Amino acid sequence: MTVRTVALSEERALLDLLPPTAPLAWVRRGEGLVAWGTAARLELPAQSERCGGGRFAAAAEWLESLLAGITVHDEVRRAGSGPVVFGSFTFDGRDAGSTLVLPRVLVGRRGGRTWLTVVGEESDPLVPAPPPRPVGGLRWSPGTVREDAWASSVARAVERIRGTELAKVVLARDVVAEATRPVDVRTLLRRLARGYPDCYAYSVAGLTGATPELLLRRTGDRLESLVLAGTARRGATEDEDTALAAALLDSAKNIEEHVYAVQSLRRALEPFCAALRVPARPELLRLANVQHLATPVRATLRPGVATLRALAALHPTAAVGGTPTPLAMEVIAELEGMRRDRYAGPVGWLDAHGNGEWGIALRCAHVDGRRARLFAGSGIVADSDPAAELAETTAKFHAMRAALTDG
Ligand SMILES: C=C(O[C@@H]1C=C(C(=O)O)C=C[C@H]1O)C(=O)O
Repeated sequence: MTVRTVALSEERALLDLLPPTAPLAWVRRGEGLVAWGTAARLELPAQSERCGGGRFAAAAEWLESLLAGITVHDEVRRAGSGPVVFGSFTFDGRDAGSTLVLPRVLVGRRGGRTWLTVVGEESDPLVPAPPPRPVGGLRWSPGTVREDAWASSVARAVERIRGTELAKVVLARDVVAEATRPVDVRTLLRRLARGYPDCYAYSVAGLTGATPELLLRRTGDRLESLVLAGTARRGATEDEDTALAAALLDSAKNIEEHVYAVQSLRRALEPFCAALRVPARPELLRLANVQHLATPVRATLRPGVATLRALAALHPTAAVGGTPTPLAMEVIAELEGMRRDRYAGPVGWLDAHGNGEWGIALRCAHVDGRRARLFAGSGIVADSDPAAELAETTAKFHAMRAALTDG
């Protein structure tokens, strides 16, 4: 197999280049990668363990043998040029469906430079795509767990936190939308990119969303991550918004949730890193629907550490699992009452040199034909109130709900 990357003079927005079928995307503020077609694909079966590196190690093995059979001609030589795979891993290793895709055609843009990567021979890789279709009529139905039952699970989680060494657990729920015709993922991506410019708009094998949470960006030996945990809604007026932000930055409950997430990331990264910089205090990240406590982390990776190995060590952070992780994973399996599949798992891309960007798959839906299954969760600690946590998940659903709504 031959992979060629060339510089491209192309002015159109990346998302406007995507064809309707199985688009792949990782885009923020007009930069990133879009891709389509399948040159190679891996879909993993269920593994035996909940946590642990099984699916990441299996993916690394597949990727290594794939890359060994590829001849690369790369004129661009930067992160994201040459062969690139998109990936999306299940939250729980015992769920099947972790997927890696080597697309046939990819367009990347960074720092104003654009490039085209093609696998094999494509006579006309950039054929004009038909415009994205509106979603049309939708029928909403409750998800796997009804709202009142979910709130009761939150109450049980709070009891568990008060009675055991469990300190934090993230519980999630789903809702389902059914359209009258297949949903055009490109429509969702455009709306998400417009409404959530600080987030990464992504789609991999139908899992589509806009995540604010960067699990890991690797460029050479430099690592970056943005830890989020602790959430408030946006205010209806500027005064209310400022008051909610001030209360969030001052909230012992939210800071506790946040500290667990930062600690879990730090613990996971430390063995792989030469220099880890973590600010002492979180900052505020404001999105259209919610505001979060955010901690940007930087580190230098030790030589020889594979990106998928670092990802395996990082996932699940306490932003989507809990503290301590193994106990939180048990409580999620016991109380949540649904399968997360790829929601809250790592989603992103990786090149042949180990450069890549991986987010946590949040604010998303799994789009499969006419059906979209939306997910949202929230971190539960000792002081959590079930009604407030339910409202928080409703606010988080808003990103995908709005993306699915025409007009
Ligand atoms: C679990 C989600 O979000 C995570 C949980 C947060 C919280 O509990 O405050 C905040 C950001 C994310 O780390 C989600 O969006 O589904």
